Amino acid sequence: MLNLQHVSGGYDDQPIIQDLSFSVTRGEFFGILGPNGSGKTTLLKMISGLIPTVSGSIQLANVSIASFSRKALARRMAVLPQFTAQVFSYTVRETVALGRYAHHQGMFQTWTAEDEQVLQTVMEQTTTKAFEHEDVQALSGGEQQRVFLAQALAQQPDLLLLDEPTNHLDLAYQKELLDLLKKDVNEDGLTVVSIFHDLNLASLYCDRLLLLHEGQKQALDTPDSVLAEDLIQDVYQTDVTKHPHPAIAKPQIHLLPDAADTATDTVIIDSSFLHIQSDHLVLAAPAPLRTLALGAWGSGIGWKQYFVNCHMSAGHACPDTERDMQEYLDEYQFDSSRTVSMATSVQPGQAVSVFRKNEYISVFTVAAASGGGEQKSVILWLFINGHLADETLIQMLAAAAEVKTYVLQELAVRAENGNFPSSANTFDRLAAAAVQQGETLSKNALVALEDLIRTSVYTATTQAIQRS
Ligand SMILES: Nc1ncnc2c1ncn2[C@@H]1O[C@H](COP(=O)(O)OP(=O)(O)OP(=O)(O)O)[C@@H](O)[C@H]1O
Repeated sequence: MLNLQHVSGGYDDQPIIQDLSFSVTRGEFFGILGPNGSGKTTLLKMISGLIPTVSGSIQLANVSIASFSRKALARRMAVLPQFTAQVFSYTVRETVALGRYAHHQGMFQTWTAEDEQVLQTVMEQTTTKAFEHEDVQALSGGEQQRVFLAQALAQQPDLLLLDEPTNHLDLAYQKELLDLLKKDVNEDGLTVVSIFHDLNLASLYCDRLLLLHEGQKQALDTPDSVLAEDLIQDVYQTDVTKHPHPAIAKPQIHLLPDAADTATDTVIIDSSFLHIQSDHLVLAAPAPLRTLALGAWGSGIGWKQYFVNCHMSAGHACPDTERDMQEYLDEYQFDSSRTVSMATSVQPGQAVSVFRKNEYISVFTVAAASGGGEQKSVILWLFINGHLADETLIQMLAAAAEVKTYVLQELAVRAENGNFPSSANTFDRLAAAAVQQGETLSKNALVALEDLIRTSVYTATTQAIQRS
């Protein structure tokens, strides 16, 4: 559809784009990224024929764009620039109708039924029909953006060029506009080439991304390859982290502010943060901790500040434990979004805590087990006073679970059905949390951490089961 070969060009004697080659296929959603001044808008202007190339060629469907007349080009290609100013006062309907000009034969061709049908469709698609008769200049920036998109769509182009299309749009309209474009790409074979400043939106919607740096191609590939931490840090000169989107297989880039919203003093989690009451066991950290929890409310990976085990007598009939837990958290003013909570028959007073440290790091472990019968319910919390990657947190929780099962075997604790070991009902009330301060751990420190966790969990779990 679009083919650039060794394209260079810019303004007067200032070359901005340098020796750029790439192709965009029909029905592709193609994103252009790059820092301020990297040449994104200049490139778009060259593709749309506003700025001539100094060298190289730009072809649309195998024909040089320089050989199209303005009107013929407008039938194939529409442009939504970054700032669209209108000098004269036009209504929304008149503004959108201008998009049909490319399809008219002469200056005074009458408005056809097809023109009207296209106009109505694009106004509905862009949710601009409601202010059809209003003056465009009286609309908000986001509303104007949608009107000019409607005008571009009214051209019925094969190729749509967009310069930051979501610039003025609120969250809902950003999604609506990009969903609409994606639908046109998927269903009608529209080709979209769009500049994005928002890397995460580009990742969600684009098939491929071109990353520009000082007018040159720095990368051109799928979002997953282009949005690599090192590459983005290098080009944008700022600290970022890359994470998978929680719901779909697309990468997301997160900024790392210098002044993170966490406690400024170094936090060491130890017994001073543990509160043992008759009906609950609580660890209240001074700041949210990176947490992996299993089998509790607040399970999964997140940032948690409060770890609560609520005592529930054995055999307690509870028709709606979730509601009871919420009421309980409300009563004690624990923010449920920052809490890992569990309801077990464990007696809080029998909890065992162990603080251990080595030359690299310290770990505070809390274990408690329910009494009575052979069926044990064990809870196990690990607080790691260091900076861990999520996969290390998972590795440490797995090591802790393994040691706990070993202890259950060693103490010959059996499940109700007599099977061995009794892990079926105990495996799932675990939490590991890291304070995320200091440097990420070295390889040696990780080995030492796992040792520390294994010995701490062994001691704490053995004592907790014996106490119960
Ligand atoms: N009309 C112009 N005349 C001369 N130089 C220009 C003109 N427009 C832009 N430039 C220069 O070209 C370079 C690239 O600008 P361009 O607008 O293409 O960057 P961009 O990547 O789109 O930036 P932004 O993210 O800030 O929109 C900049 O150094 C800019 O100063």
